[in-house]
Amino acid sequence: MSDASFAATYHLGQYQPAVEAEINSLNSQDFTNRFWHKDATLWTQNAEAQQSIRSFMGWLDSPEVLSKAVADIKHFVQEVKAAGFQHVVVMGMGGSTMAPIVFQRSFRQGQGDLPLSILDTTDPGTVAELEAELPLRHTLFIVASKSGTTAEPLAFGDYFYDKMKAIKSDKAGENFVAITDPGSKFVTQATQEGYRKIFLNFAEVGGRFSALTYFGLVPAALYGINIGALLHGAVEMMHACGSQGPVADNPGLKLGAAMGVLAKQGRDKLTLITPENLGSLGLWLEQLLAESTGKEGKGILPVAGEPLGRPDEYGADRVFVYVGYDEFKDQASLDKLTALEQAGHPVIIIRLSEPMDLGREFYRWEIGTAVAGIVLGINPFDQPNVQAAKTATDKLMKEVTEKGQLPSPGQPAASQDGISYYGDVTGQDAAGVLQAFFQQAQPGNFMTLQAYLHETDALNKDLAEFRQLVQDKLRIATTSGYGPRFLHSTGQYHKGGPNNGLFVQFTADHPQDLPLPGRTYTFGTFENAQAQGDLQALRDNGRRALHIHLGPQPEQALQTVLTALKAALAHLG
Ligand SMILES: O=P(O)(O)OC[C@H]1O[C@H](O)[C@H](O)[C@@H](O)[C@@H]1O
Repeated sequence: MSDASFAATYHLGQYQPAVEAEINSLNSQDFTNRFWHKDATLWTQNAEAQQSIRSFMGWLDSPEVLSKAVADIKHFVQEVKAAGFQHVVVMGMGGSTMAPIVFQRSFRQGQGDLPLSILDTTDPGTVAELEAELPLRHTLFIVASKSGTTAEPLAFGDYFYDKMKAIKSDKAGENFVAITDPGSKFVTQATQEGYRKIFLNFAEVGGRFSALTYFGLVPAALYGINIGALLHGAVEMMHACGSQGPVADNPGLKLGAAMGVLAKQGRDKLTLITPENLGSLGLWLEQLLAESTGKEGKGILPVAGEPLGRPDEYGADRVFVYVGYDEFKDQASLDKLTALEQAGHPVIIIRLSEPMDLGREFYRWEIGTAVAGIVLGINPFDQPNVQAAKTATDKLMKEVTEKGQLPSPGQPAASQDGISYYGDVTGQDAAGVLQAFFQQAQPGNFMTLQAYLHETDALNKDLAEFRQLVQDKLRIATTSGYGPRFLHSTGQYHKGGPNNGLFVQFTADHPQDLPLPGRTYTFGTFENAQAQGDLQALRDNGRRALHIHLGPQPEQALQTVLTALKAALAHLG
């Protein structure tokens, strides 16, 4: 199947008839018309769920609605530059920061435009590093939270507002902007604190579908991206998907039907391959797909950042999706994909001409995800299991307030070289515990690394090696994410998707902790509580989880863990 006008080709082999049958079946049920009329019976027959689905479909029109706001956003950018700002920091979690991350990493910053940083972690080392790099007085802080109740962005906002007060006293608010839903509690706080501007988004858009609303567009415009052109591509994709009436070929329907049918047939690990300059798209797609589909024991697991291998390195649980640029041939990857296709793995290829096409692609994937939800029979717009980790964390934070510290994680299964291993498995030493943990892997399983650490190149390299070692030996899919970012993204799938995962959580000491204004705890304690809360939620959901506390020097300690892992895997048959 090819999709010439929208640069996608589908090589589905034996799965093609089933995907075509699904598309025909949906079309015979008047899919396009019903979809654009927000007919929630496409997803569920439950009246309450239908109501909720309808109230989250505002994103369908967002490219057209926001096209009308482009002039205002551009005017705001001019005002900010004229006021002498030199740097922009977007602070938020999940859907409120994923699109800005992709924009910042995929577009080159234009001359005269403002550098953009994103803060989406409570890790005190990362916060301190960012703070040290900023020209504080000339930095514009955007607190982005749809609900206005998410703990992290509120903490980031309070932390930097406090710093700004020390510099500009009652003029601190000049350096702050809010993006939030109308009526959120945060509107009151931002107003009281004299924020320079409050962008009220429209409420019928879930976080992960908000890339083409103020959440993505305001940071993009400040960074110098032509948001009019970005939205134009998205509007073209809207039309191609039938927003103005029947279409012969609907690119979003095709993608969604393929993802849904393949997942139902066991190909539920969507392995995303990108050239390096598009790698961050994986972060955005992870949230969109995992949080939308990973529930009720079902779901599509996005696998980003795995190097592409030979056909015999994979089980029959993969679909490979290549997203790359026309001009950059990337022949090595394409050759490998041809080999994978010849070996019977489904392969989808999507090509962009330039980063501006991301507007079009965000929209295609949003429609595709909503359609995959229909095929899988789930509500793609809720995230029922994210709350579990938040509730557990809140309970732990209450304990911190009352007792001054977090509860002890209990007795480690092994302690070696200053590193502690906590889990339900036993072993004589670190390698023994790791061996017992990975012995549990079955075909079709996946492993996820959850790193509550200060991201560095060295850690990224070692986490990648950890994944490679496990994939090579066990032939299972591997993913990796930094906490607490992933809690607002893949965290839903981890607890709500199929119980196929092996979770390895990393934490470390916080030699450089930072106090939080108005709270009895520090950033470091908050991060620890989030790790402990999620571990609790994983275990409550019967997930297999191993917690490794790396101590004061995580980079060195992870090297030691890798040595133990090699020994452990060598003992596995
Ligand atoms: O934008 P906010 O309301 O602060 O929400 C940020 C994130 O929080 C939650 O964890 C949701 O699971 C995400 O979908 C959302 O993007």
